[in-house]
Amino acid sequence: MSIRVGIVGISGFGGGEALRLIASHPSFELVYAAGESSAGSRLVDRFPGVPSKLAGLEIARWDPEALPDLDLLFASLPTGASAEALARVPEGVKIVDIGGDHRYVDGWTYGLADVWPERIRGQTRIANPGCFPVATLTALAPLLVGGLIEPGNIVIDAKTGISGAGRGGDSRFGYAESNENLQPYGLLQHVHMPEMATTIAHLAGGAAEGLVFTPHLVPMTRGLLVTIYGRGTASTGQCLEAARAYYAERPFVRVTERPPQTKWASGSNLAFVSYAADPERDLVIAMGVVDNLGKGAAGHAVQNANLICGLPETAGLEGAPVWP
Ligand SMILES: NC(=O)C1=CN([C@@H]2O[C@H](COP(=O)(O)OP(=O)(O)OC[C@H]3O[C@@H](n4cnc5c(N)ncnc54)[C@H](OP(=O)(O)O)[C@@H]3O)[C@@H](O)[C@H]2O)C=CC1
Ligand SMILES: CC(=O)N[C@@H](CCC(=O)OP(=O)(O)O)C(=O)O
Repeated sequence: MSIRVGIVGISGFGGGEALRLIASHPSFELVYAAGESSAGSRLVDRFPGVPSKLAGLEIARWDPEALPDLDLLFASLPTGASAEALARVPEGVKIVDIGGDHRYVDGWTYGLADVWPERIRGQTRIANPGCFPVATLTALAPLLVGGLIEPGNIVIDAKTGISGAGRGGDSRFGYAESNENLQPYGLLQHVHMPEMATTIAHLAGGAAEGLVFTPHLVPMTRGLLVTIYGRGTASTGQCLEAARAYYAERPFVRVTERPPQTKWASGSNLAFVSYAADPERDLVIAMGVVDNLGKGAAGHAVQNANLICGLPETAGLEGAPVWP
């Protein structure tokens, strides 16, 4: 039996990637698409390559009180634009919110699916983690849980593709200003810091004091790499071994000896993690790679949806990454 699915924010990068994944999902049937300025157009007008069974579906003006019969709703709205409206969605409709309005909010489960799938199964309101937090926390979790890195004074240096900013935004995300250019942004106050600090403290059992996080825009469409520096006396081998054991049963996390590259994850729901450590310098380096639109957004959202719908976690997510 198919699960009736809707996507609000379907014309955006996150919503469009959710559409791509849902179109070939074995159990999901897309019956509702919504937005604001795109309302009234058909999916084929926005996505000329959409499978023909979905081509004629018309994008509705987003109205949580005018939903068709739905089992599951993916919300991919700008952060700040979803909380009020999603509170009006009927309780019987499960929601995965890809945006940032419900992370560590009462009544919502923080959907860090590769780390705590058991907390997600059986829930009906899931807040997808931000793209930088998911790469960071997936790399750090085995070390934090195993006491191989201190939760304090962690420094995260991150690089993201331009699609991380969505389709809108100011000119620094346009071709002329982003091509052949590197830009740090969000220094000391990026919105992802609270969810990273909360989760680090939770996993380690100690506060993430002194957390530093600096993202950089790099001239590529998709992909996100975090390089994380922390204190600890474990060796590289011990870090790798801890991660292999931690993720042994998890389908989407790949532990590699080579430093991971963004292309490895492109178009997939995979996360790659690796480590380098120098016990004599009390230094541990953790690295994490995801596709910001895959594990960083829509792929992770589908994984969370599979968990709350009681489906195999990998349903619709088994395609190999795009290479090159
Ligand atoms: N891009 C990424 O890599 C990631 C994004 N996210 C988060 O996902 C969310 C979506 O991001 P992204 O897809 O990149 O953003 P985009 O700017 O690409 O898309 C935003 C979407 O929201 C819709 N929208 C905006 N305002 C309204 C409204 N009032 N009512 C209905 N629809 C509205 C737009 O519809 P229309 O065109 O019809 O106006 C559009 O479809 C954000 O919260 C973002 O932070 C999270 C992780 C990664
Ligand atoms: C390049 C760029 O701007 N990236 C976004 C990350 C997108 C994301 O994960 O957003 P939410 O937390 O709002 O869901 C940023 O730094 O805010």
